[in-house]
Amino acid sequence: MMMMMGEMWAKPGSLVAGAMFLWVMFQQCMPHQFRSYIEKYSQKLVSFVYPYIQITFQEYSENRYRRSEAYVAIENYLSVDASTRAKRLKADVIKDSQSLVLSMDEREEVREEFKGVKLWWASDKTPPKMQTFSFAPAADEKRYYKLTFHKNHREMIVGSYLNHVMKEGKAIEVRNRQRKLFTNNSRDTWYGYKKAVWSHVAFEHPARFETLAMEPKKKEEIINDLTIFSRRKEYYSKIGKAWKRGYLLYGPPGTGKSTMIAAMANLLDYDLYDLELTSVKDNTELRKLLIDTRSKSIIVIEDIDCSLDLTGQRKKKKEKEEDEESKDNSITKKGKEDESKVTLSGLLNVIDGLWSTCGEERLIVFTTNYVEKLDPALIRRGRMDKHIELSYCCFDAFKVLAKNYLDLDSHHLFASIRRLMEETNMTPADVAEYLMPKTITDDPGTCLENLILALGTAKGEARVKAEKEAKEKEEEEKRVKAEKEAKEKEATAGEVKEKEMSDERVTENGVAAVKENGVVF
Ligand SMILES: Nc1ncnc2c1ncn2[C@@H]1O[C@H](COP(=O)(O)OP(=O)(O)OP(=O)(O)O)[C@@H](O)[C@H]1O
Ligand SMILES: [Mg+2]
Repeated sequence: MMMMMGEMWAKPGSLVAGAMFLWVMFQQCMPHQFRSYIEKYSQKLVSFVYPYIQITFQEYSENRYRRSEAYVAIENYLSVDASTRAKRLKADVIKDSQSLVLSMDEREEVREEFKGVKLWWASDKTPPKMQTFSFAPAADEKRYYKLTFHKNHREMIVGSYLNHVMKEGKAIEVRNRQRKLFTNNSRDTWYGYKKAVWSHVAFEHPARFETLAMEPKKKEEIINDLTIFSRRKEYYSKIGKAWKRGYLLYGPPGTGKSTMIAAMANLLDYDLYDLELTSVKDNTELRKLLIDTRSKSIIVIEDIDCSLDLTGQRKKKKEKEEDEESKDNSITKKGKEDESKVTLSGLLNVIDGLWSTCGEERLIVFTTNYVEKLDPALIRRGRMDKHIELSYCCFDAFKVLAKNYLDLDSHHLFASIRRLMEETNMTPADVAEYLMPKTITDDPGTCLENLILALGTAKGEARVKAEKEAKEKEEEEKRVKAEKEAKEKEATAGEVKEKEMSDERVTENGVAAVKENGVVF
């Protein structure tokens, strides 16, 4: 009996071993061409017997930088079905950091019915080509969705069903859209399973134009400009221009440049991409970053004058000097290799070159404290279409802050504040700081008095500074004048001496000539 059981098990075992041996022999000994010939026909035979069609949607198609739109739409579409049917789910917090959105996990399958037709969606990933023993995901892993359906329904699925999936997926994306604040990653994370060029957090800045302190007329103008831009899809295509607009915000520190950017994003409901230029290695990286941004977004480069030496001509001169200095200094050179090599022309290309047109409805915003330092090519109209100066706090701006911070529309101290503000410069950030109650017992009057005191001090300091500057200027002028006079004196003395010498020469020559001619007086 035992013998028989053993034989029974031995047979399938040997059959499997035999089949495996044949397969290995087939792979090794069969000429390559013959093998591919057999594979091709075996696939045909399978498709003849197997009546299902499969469509694969890759997350990243070959040679594409961006996530495939179809993949994202399917991901969103399936998030609705998956949450009720799939057994393994992924969770992500989406809207306002509150609602949880579930989607299908990898290697999971859901079945669906569309107009009575059954179909299957599966999520999967291709295994890495090289098998390595590592817990980290491999670089060549690719995620994809696979749709399987009966070949009788090919037309309906490829036509109306897939259209329906794309439309629904996009609508779900808009519904679940949590605005994001992106920042560029270092190059190390650009490849591999996660493939993230940007990483993000939920964007929840409370700044709004209503709470932004600036002249009402100027504010109105900016709001109009932004609103018109966001509604002009057809107009931009009619005039043959990419649907994007550049803003340059400039002014001293603490005048509300960053706050205005947040207000812009909130007004238009756009995402924000905060581009840290110093960590971008070169122009190619910059381009890749730009391509991986979505529509309806603001791309921000803060403190553009400090980010890079983008001052054109001056850069070239400085580079030359530095190169000469560091000829024998290998440490300096090594340090330089790590520095960003993004150039002015690379940045200009990103703003309005051919690549800038991938994606639409985008604002590009630069901020700077020193507008005069920037290369004119960078900020000419067309690149930076609108230049906005954010300056020291005026009385109108103060009124907005008083309303925000103290809920005051008027106060008897407003008149003296108005006078003081006309005479001195204080940034909205400083004014806001004085208006903020410091203790629970502080009432609006105390805050306003604090501000008046601070404005008085600032005025005094400004006067002292101005006097000091005037004195320095006067001294400098005196010094220049004295130098000029000394030079003139020297020049006159030189001229007199020269004249005397030339006179002497003439006399001597005259004598010589007379001598030559034999005339003696
Ligand atoms: N115009 C303004 N209206 C309202 N609040 C302002 C304004 N300007 C500055 N503030 C307040 O001051 C703080 C600093 O402002 P913000 O960061 O926008 O200045 P900035 O111009 O970007 O300065 P920097 O040039 O140093 O980056 C903000 O938190 C904001 O509360
Ligand atoms: Mg700022």
